[in-house]
Amino acid sequence: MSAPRTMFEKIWDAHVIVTGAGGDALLHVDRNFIHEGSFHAFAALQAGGLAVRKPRQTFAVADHYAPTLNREQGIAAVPDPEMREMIQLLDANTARHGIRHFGLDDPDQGIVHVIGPELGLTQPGLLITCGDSHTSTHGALGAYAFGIGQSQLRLVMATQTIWQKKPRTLRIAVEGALAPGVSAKDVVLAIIARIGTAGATGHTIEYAGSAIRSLSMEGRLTVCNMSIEAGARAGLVAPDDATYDYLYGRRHAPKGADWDRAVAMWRRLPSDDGARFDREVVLDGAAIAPMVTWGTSPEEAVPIDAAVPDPRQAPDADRRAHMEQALRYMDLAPGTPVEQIRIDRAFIGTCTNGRIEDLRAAAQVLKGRKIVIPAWVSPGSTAVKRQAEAEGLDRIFKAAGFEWRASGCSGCAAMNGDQVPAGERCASTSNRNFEGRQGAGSRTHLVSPAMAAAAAVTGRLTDVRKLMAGR
Ligand SMILES: CC(C)[C@H](C(=O)O)[C@@H](O)C(=O)O
Ligand code: SF4
Repeated sequence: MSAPRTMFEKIWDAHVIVTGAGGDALLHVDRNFIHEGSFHAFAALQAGGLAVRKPRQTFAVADHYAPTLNREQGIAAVPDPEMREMIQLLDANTARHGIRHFGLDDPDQGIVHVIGPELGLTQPGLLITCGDSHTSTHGALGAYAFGIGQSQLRLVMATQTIWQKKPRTLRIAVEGALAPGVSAKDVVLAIIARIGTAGATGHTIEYAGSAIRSLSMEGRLTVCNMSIEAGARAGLVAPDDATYDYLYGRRHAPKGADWDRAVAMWRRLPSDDGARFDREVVLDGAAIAPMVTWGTSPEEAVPIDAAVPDPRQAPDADRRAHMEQALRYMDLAPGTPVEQIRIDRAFIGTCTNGRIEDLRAAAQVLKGRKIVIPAWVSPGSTAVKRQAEAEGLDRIFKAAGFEWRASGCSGCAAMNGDQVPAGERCASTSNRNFEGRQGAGSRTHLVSPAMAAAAAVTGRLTDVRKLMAGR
């Protein structure tokens, strides 16, 4: 009998074409996703006179520059000529190379990491690349998915392969039942607060434990999405019945006898009993509270009922310096109860928290309430937007005072112009909070969708459990 293997090792082994002298492996790429950022790679392909080797294994979508207002006007809705050019370049490059492209007015358009799973393109056991750091999201279905740079993207498009150094393995087990009001976003913020933004550097994470198992696919996607914020190469959850139920019947999922064969194969993917991980971390899921970031790094997160920490208690000089700078930028004083922090704006969406369950969770908080600050929703995909409208969620958001916009990355990186004005604090369901992330001078507090809704209702960071008590 062969030695027990982790899920990651099984997928890795199945994709190795050859191992080089230095130990790096040449891997076969099953699927490659691209967005507007791919223009460098296309230009380099062009310059080298190269074709896309397997155009049908690459899928493109316009998301980062997608306008979220006046979308019915198509490209004319893009306010800025440079942004317009980014979208048009993707249209032209994908047309030239025969790549399936979900353009601005495609009914399947959305954020790349939302539509991959949604269309059934993301499947267990696949090796998936995308020129985007949050490609780790797709690992929620048991795929080995990681972000690549533009020069690697050029090579993937030219050869459908990629050279990689084998990462180490880290198992993060979250055990126990999550408390009411605590979501996948809180779990992953708690993980990053615990291990740090460099805590998983050089590793592929496998998320396990009863709290992870009991998450929906949407929740698992949220957790895997932020693996990169802990420094990991990728993050995976073993496929199980929840995965198969989610995938069944999706457009690109296998059908008929192929489906049965695929599921039989997928059932062999989970890590074997006795498989060894290079490191293991265990968290108590029951102890996790709704989390918020107070600083400018995703690890600068605390439970909503805590206070802003004091840099004098930092474990070392580097951390202390970072905390001091973060407090200056965020205009916060140590010791301030987090629930006293006033918020100017709220944003719900992104590849972290723009899926249907996220919108349902926020709408549940907003039902029958009015918000006191400007706020907007940009659904993670056009399909999520349609589904939300079919369920009447858009009416709840609008009645509460939210703007209901079209799908794209929107205020996450604010590349489409959906910025948070300088000096304002935004309760945001995105995944990054560094200085200027949502626009120059913007201040980001990362939270779950329910917590973003709660902040919009009260105008300050608020423990959503209090708003939901008795509901
Ligand atoms: C623009 C893109 C390459 C970038 C990424 O790689 O992550 C973006 O999606 C982000 O979240 O900052
Ligand atoms: S939603 Fe944000 S994190 Fe996700 S791909 Fe877009 S910019 Fe990157």
